[in-house]
Amino acid sequence: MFHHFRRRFLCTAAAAAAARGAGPPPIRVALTESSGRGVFATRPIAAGEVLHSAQPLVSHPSPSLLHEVCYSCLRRKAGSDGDGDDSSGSCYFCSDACREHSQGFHGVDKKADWSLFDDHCSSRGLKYPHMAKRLACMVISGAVSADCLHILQPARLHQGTLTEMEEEFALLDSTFRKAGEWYINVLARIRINAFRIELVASSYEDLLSSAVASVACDAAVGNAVYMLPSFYNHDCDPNTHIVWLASAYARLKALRNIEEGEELRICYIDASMDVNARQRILADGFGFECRCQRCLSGD
Ligand SMILES: C[S@@+](CC[C@H](N)C(=O)[O-])C[C@H]1O[C@@H](n2cnc3c(N)ncnc32)[C@H](O)[C@@H]1O
Repeated sequence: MFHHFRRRFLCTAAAAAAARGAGPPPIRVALTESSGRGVFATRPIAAGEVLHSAQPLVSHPSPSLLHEVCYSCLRRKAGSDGDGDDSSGSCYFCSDACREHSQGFHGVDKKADWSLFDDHCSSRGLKYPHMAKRLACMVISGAVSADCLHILQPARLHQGTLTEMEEEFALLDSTFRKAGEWYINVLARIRINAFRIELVASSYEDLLSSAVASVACDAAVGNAVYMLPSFYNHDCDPNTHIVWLASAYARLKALRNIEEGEELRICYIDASMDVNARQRILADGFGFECRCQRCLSGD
């Protein structure tokens, strides 16, 4: 009883401290017993508390939304706001800050003829190569170093996937005239760590259009890779989730009260599926056999 009261008090105090923006995020990255590195709570955390936020390392709008979603932060264009279109009409910027932030790599992007690469991706419905292409432009412009994703875990790749990636790299290579294994290494990291970004509707109109979008087309505004959020392992009954409000700026939130030392886990997939479907998607898409409590109990 006292323990319960003390935990509630600590959670409330911690939530108040977090709301004041006091102190570093209450998390640390450490080795788990069976899932590589993971994220752990360094103090009790209250349900609903925002643990930390994160800016993407690299992001890209969904190809069909290049004129609707900001090239840099993935914010959706407001109904009447058409001023941010790039002069060549190839993309949209929501603000001068986003345009300035992207100036260097957008310049590199614009100089190359991406038609073959883009056609290849659109005919196969590929999204992640666009992020590798964005990263290549960022590296060339000097915005990031070529090994900036190196610390993230790469996906286990099948021979078929490798062959597909080599095909894509040939197109990227012929565009940039640069050789190397860089593309495959980068894409392997993007595959395992990318988030599909669905913005939370912020108005009634947004709510209506997203309801339509979820039927008519992809509800995601784009994809992004982050540093710290990439260390969160998966759980089919997660205690943490990642949310986006109006842009790719992410917030990690506790879904329930969490004890100090507990591992923080998010759900990578639609958790409403049955155990066999979840196991299949996690094995095929992410290359691991989920050993979370829910899967182990067969639920
Ligand atoms: C986004 S990374 C998470 C961080 C990763 N553990 C690391 O060391 O960088 C995803 C990888 O973590 C491991 N992983 C995540 N959740 C898991 C789970 N529930 N069971 C087993 N392995 C898991 C898998 O190797 C998966 O490919």
